[in-house]
Amino acid sequence: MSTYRSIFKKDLFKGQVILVTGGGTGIGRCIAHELAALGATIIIAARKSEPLKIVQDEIQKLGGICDTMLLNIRDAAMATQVIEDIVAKHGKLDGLVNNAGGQFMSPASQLTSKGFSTVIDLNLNGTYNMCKAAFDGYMGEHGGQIVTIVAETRNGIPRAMHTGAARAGIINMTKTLAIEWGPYNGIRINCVAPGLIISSGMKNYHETMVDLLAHSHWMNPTSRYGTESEVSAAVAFLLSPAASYINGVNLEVDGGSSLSKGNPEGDELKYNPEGSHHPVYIGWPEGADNVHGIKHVDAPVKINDLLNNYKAIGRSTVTAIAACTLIPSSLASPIPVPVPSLPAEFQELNKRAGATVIHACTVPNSFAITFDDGPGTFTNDLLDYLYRKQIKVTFFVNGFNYNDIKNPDIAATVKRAFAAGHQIGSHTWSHADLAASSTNIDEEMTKLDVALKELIGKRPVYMRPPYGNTSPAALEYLGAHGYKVINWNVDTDDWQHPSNFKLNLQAYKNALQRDTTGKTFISLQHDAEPLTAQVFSKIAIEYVLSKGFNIMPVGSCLGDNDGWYRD
Ligand SMILES: CCCCCCCCC/C=C/C(=O)SCCNC(=O)CCNC(=O)[C@H](O)C(C)(C)COP(=O)(O)OP(=O)(O)OC[C@H]1O[C@@H](n2cnc3c(N)ncnc32)[C@H](O)[C@@H]1OP(=O)(O)O
Ligand SMILES: NC(=O)C1=CN([C@@H]2O[C@H](COP(=O)(O)OP(=O)(O)OC[C@H]3O[C@@H](n4cnc5c(N)ncnc54)[C@H](OP(=O)(O)O)[C@@H]3O)[C@@H](O)[C@H]2O)C=CC1
Repeated sequence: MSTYRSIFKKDLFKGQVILVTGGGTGIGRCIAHELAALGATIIIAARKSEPLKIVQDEIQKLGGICDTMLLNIRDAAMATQVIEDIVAKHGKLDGLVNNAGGQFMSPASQLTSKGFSTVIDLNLNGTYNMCKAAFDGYMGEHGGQIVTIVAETRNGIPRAMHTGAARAGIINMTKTLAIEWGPYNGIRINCVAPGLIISSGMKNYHETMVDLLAHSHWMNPTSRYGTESEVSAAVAFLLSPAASYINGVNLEVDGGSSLSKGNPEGDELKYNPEGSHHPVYIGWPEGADNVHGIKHVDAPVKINDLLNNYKAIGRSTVTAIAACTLIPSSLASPIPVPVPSLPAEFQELNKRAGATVIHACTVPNSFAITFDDGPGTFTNDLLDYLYRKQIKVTFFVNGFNYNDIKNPDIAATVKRAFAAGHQIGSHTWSHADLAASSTNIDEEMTKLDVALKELIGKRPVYMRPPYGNTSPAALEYLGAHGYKVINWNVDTDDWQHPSNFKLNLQAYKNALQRDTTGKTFISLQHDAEPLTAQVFSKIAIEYVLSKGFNIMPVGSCLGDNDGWYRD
């Protein structure tokens, strides 16, 4: 197995002894791997022995040197003892990476004094304990490098005031220590402040918080989570001689989110414009599986796989992270994905004319409500509501986008929608842009058809091209393969304002407050958006009904009640 693929010079830390606290999981584990791959003797220390042993085993198998020690950084005596043990056993301590830390989420108004003290104690006092022990036990006499992982705190941390205060305290402590300890044989002490990083740490949070964090991508110019490797690379740099004149800084590794003045409803700041490219760095070699089930793979091409494995942890809402991490379509799987071969009955390749794009209905007074990108985590709530109202709509589903259609819960939602009489249409396997020359249209359509055939026993005739994009070649393919291509004439843009349904509703108002004589409508929203599934679509439906329109699936609004599927 190849070792961690650091971008730094091999042997950069050869002969050095470096302690990484919290090195048995997530970011700390990644740092331990990278520094070991660069030649350091790594000591990883934390409260639980099992993750430490697993990571030690991983590093040793890759040819690195790794020792483990039990440590609670909140315990000053234990911190002192660990440093003493390292110096006794390994002869020195060149580097200390204070990575251990964390918090729980809570609005400040609901924090108890004990909860506040716990998080301050863990992060601020714990980091102080480690710095003091390292200084007293070795570095004061011999020098050394210290890097502390804090968190991006520039504008405070809503719902984590305690950690924001602790980390800000560490950043300031670091500046003072840089001044006071710099003269001691060139001790350098710096911080690295990660923004949101896809790591094991996310497992500490309730699913609603993970969803909330996932929906904060609008704050970030890169519109994605960072990787552990991107944090680790900053740590390696600050520990290295390349940073020998850098002391007392806090290096933000956050994609620029701390600078953001983004507004989720603002039009002028559209982060991640369609097709933009935000390169990702992942140093993990292929096959280096993480103890948490996250498989770190070659970046950027297989970030889909990484998220798939993250989902395998079993928390369905973690899939929402995909919304942040996957958006750059240019990153999606250049590595060819094997397409299941088509059953014989699918292979009706009798040439038909190129498809035309449909934007409105033909049945008078009809209003087709369509949902894209699902099923989402809350699509079942929407289905409950639609059942109560006895209204049928169209779901243009993906195979792997926000969710994986092979996930049993998601598969059950598709089956439920189909059984309830809603129309299931195709929105391609991975939400690929069919107008892009790099997209394999046949693979995108066929892979989802095969999955839907397995689930509902039929393949859809109706499809919606992602982003509404088509090209002459795409229309030729879709027409030749018997698909009906449906776009819309009411676009709610709900994905742009996921927390403000009033803005979404404006699109309906713009359409229906004017003279609607002789007009019909097809509206677009996304059931993968929690607010749309749970709140907005209900308000929209009530509004459409109040205007006297008949709501129906797209097929019906085109006068087609039995041509929605083929076998
Ligand atoms: C847009 C948004 C941007 C939000 C931006 C978010 C920040 C940036 C993202 C950061 C991501 C990460 O850091 S990811 C890394 C996350 N990893 C970690 O947090 C790992 C380390 N965490 C921990 O060890 C624990 O969570 C922590 C509570 C901090 C310490 O655990 P302890 O066992 O020492 O403490 P406990 O005994 O459990 O709890 C002590 C007290 O703390 C309080 N307490 C503990 N858990 C609590 C909880 N869930 N809710 C309320 N209060 C709680 C109670 O008062 C407890 O007392 P009793 O009532 O008497 O029990
Ligand atoms: N992931 C993210 O988005 C961000 C993470 N961070 C910070 O990065 C660091 C690593 O986080 P991440 O890898 O994501 O999360 P993890 O929860 O996986 O890492 C936290 C690590 O700290 C160790 N730890 C916690 N408390 C103590 C303690 N009292 N003494 C010794 N070790 C302790 C844990 O091990 P054990 O439980 O065995 O002690 C664990 O290995 C943390 O400081 C985190 O707050 C900051 C900003 C964003």
